[in-house]
Amino acid sequence: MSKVANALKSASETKALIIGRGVVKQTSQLFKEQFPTKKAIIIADTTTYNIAGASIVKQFESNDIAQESAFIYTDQDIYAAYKYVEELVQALKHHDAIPVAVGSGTINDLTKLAAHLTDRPYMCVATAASMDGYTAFGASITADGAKQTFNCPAPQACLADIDILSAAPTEMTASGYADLFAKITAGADWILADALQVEPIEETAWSIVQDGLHEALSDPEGTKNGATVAITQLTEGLMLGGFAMQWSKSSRPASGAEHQFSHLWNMEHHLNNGAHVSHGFQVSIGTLAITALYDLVLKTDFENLDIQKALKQWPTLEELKEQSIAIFKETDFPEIGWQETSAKYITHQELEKQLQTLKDSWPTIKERIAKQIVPFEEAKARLAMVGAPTEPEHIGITREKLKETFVRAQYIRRRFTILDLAIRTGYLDQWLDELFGKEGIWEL
Ligand SMILES: NC(=O)C1=CN([C@@H]2O[C@H](COP(=O)(O)OP(=O)(O)OC[C@H]3O[C@@H](n4cnc5c(N)ncnc54)[C@H](OP(=O)(O)O)[C@@H]3O)[C@@H](O)[C@H]2O)C=CC1
Ligand SMILES: O=C(CO)COP(=O)(O)O
Repeated sequence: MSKVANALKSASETKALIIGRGVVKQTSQLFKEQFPTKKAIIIADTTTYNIAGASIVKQFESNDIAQESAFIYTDQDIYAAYKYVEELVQALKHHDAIPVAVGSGTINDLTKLAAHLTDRPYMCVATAASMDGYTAFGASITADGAKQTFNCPAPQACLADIDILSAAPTEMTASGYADLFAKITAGADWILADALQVEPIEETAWSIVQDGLHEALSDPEGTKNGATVAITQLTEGLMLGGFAMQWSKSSRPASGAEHQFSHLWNMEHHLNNGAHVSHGFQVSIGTLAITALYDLVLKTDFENLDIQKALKQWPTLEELKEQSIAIFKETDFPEIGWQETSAKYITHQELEKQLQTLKDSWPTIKERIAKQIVPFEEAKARLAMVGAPTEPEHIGITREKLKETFVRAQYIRRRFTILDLAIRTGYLDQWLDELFGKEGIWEL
């Protein structure tokens, strides 16, 4: 049985997933099987409506599936923000039709949350292999200034037509490749959290996302050229990432510190020459940044860690409050730093124990991480080959801002990552000096 079929079997929310060439023709059949006697409503934006939405409306008409008028977002600046969820919720409230999201990450997440808020399942027709959220539990939405993951079920049915995905802009496919590549650093963060007894690895979710990962990432050139096999592998890898999140009911299997870089830039309303930067492109730079940090971690001799020195620089809860409020003082999300870091705060005594575990188990931890991480130069070459950005400037991030992001990113999420390790061991400044100092990767 294929990895996707296997993951589907153990999925609690998604009952059907079809991936293949020309499968968009099966949308009405899939809808009828999954939602017999139900009315449908197509959710799209103007672009994705033209790509697939309009043809699905016609297909449903000729297959006698009753429909509400399609809900089409016409705002050119649409993004994953709560106000767009509310707009859809208002529309859905007037009937009980099943939403069929036709689009990529934004449309899927807006529909996922709106369907949940109006107590109904939904279906998704993917239009680009651009990220791994299609089959994921949870919607990543900006609300109250912060990019948050709202708990809500994955689609009951999902369909990805490889012909449509291959024809999507190459930048979108490169985004998807980068989002998938990020599972390497996300996995390393989970290894760290597991080894330091912060958050154990959940074996099933781990295996869903990690087992086929290297195969799915194996052909960046074919992926760039839209080769059917490579796009199919990428799509399957992304769907597996989603299934792992569905299994865990958390984005931990798919999202680590590299994603925190992207989320922070979204929260700071980062634009490149006035334009939004895609999730995957931001994640590409986040992944390279965190890979570079992992390369330094692997060179560090934690067996000789000076625990007492590390403890001296660890703040009290009061000091942390001051720091975490000061760091986002000038932003429209002033509370997040305190909210998230206080949730993962540990006392000096607990930290001492944690650092002792790090020290004692370092050879084993190091071996596990070394096996997981793709070294920086290779990661950069593969991301470049697929057409993803490999320098912060490619997405309008200056080196100064990248350096600052290493410091700020851990404040926005309570999830334990390599950034927390860097702070707790007291190594962050030294590592940043290496990355941004003379002859460093991003010499300032
Ligand atoms: N829930 C989860 O677990 C996850 C959620 N995400 C979220 O997904 C979002 C990013 O999604 P992503 O897919 O990268 O980008 P978007 O869904 O934002 O789409 C970017 C643009 O691509 C256009 N588009 C989509 N399909 C096609 C196509 N086939 N041809 C031409 N244009 C197309 C859309 O056009 P137009 O707007 O013009 O219609 C849109 O402007 C982020 O909010 C991110 O946080 C990411 C990963 C996981
Ligand atoms: O973007 C994601 C995985 O690609 C979802 O994770 P977050 O919970 O970090 O938003």
